[in-house]
Amino acid sequence: MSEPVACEVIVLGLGPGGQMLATKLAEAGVDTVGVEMHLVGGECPFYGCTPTKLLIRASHLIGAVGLADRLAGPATVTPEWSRPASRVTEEATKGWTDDANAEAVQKAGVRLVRGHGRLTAPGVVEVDGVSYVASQGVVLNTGTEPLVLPIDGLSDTPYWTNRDIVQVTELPRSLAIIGGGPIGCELAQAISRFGVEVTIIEAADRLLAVEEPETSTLLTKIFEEQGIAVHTGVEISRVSYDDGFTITAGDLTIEAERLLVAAGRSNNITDIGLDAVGLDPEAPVVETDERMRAGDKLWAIGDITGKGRFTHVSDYQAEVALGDLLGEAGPLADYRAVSRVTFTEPEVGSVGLTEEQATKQGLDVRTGFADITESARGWLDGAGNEGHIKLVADASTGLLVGATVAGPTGGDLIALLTLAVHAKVPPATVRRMHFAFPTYHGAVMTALDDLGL
Ligand SMILES: Cc1cc2nc3c(=O)[nH]c(=O)nc-3n(C[C@H](O)[C@H](O)[C@H](O)COP(=O)(O)OP(=O)(O)OC[C@H]3O[C@@H](n4cnc5c(N)ncnc54)[C@H](O)[C@@H]3O)c2cc1C
Ligand SMILES: NC(=O)c1ccc[n+]([C@@H]2O[C@H](COP(=O)([O-])OP(=O)(O)OC[C@H]3O[C@@H](n4cnc5c(N)ncnc54)[C@H](O)[C@@H]3O)[C@@H](O)[C@H]2O)c1
Repeated sequence: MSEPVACEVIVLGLGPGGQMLATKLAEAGVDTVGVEMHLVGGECPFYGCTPTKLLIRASHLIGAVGLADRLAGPATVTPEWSRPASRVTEEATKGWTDDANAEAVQKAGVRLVRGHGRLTAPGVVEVDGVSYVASQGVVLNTGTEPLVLPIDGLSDTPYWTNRDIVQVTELPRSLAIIGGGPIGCELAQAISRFGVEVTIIEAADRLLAVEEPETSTLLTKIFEEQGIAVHTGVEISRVSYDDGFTITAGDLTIEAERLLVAAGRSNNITDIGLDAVGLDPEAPVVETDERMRAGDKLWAIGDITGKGRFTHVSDYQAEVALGDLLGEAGPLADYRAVSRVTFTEPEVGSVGLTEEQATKQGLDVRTGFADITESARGWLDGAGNEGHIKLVADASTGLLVGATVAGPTGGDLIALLTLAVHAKVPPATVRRMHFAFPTYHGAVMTALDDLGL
């Protein structure tokens, strides 16, 4: 065993939040060790947000040509997967190498250690037989892996996860997708627009099951109109592979050249030595307080905290932990107004609680609804205008607790309502602001009128 290495803070796992935190700590003069076993930057830039959004950008342009054809004049596009695929390889991931990120953290002063790290005591992480001892403590940011489903036969097949599909240079003729969550829905639409026959198989009774039911209904209708087959409420009994995939669920048999499993994530917390610091490695998440503290000399940020598996949550929590590690009074973590966007067309932006979640929390729920299609801008735009706004308020406080905007620019439009939830702006105050005409955000007025608070 080599001599222990002393430092002030260890960041274990350099996902988006860990990379940002380690960098800012080092820039603030804290002696920081960052431990990463794969790529500095984590899932988002290499296998998640960035590559998928590049593919989606190209697919949206294919969708726009269809709209132009209907509204402006004959327009055609010949989709070529090689174009977005090469942007992913060359521009976004540099062939799945992290030299730029590694150089940036080291330039900031972080001591980068490559390898699998494991807690061995409070403030101590072991990597390849070397102990790193942090006087202040360890921040966990170990993220997730694609969930491995225990479906009969599946593990014997060459199925894809998100990490494979973003590296594909040639598309199959047909693709089955297990999971109709954000990954399944975003990739289903993107890939279908490149001419692939896509089938989604979802266990829940609707797509995007954590969103409002009206949104799931709209998305399903539009997907089916676009030629994507959607099967919901399906319990898969077996998957087999023989020069193609066969997925069996009761009387339903689906055949496809390739299979993507996008059925959720599992947290990387079972093999990081949580038991050495008195925590349960089998717990579903690492529990944290409002300063991201998770135990003695221990902090945790990102997906493993269970507060929303999004890059912006990981980054937000990094700033909270940074404040605490630098001895500042705040900020303190507040999750009332976590926003999220699924980058399908219609784009689904939402914030805070859905009607069902608010009801389950025992709130005095009041909702407001507006059909974007019937708004001035929706009518003007015509084709491609489908969508809605749904507001959820707590009538006892008169404040918004959640909102959904599904439709054109839904992911940006939700910012207006995120601010209202975050800053507790009364709906009547929002209603009295100036709404430019004719914008999609003008439809927020109609939803507020319907809410009536
Ligand atoms: C296909 C896809 C699309 C997505 N799209 C979006 C999107 O559009 N917007 C959005 O906000 N979010 C999106 N996400 C979610 C987003 O990628 C994650 O929330 C984000 O990466 C934050 O994760 P994290 O900080 O917890 O760590 P991760 O990004 O998971 O990184 C954790 C890091 O820790 C390392 N590590 C793990 N264990 C150890 C160990 N023991 N020792 C050393 N290193 C270790 C890993 O190698 C990894 O680099 C998407 C995810 C996927 C899969
Ligand atoms: N735009 C974004 O912000 C974005 C995009 C993609 C992913 N993400 C993040 O990545 C995470 C993972 O995404 P995801 O879509 O894999 O996970 P998810 O957990 O959100 O959705 C997975 C879906 O798979 C279904 N499923 C699970 N087991 C199944 C089975 N045996 N058969 C059929 N369906 C099954 C679930 O019912 C669920 O609807 C999400 O939590 C999300 O926060 C975010």
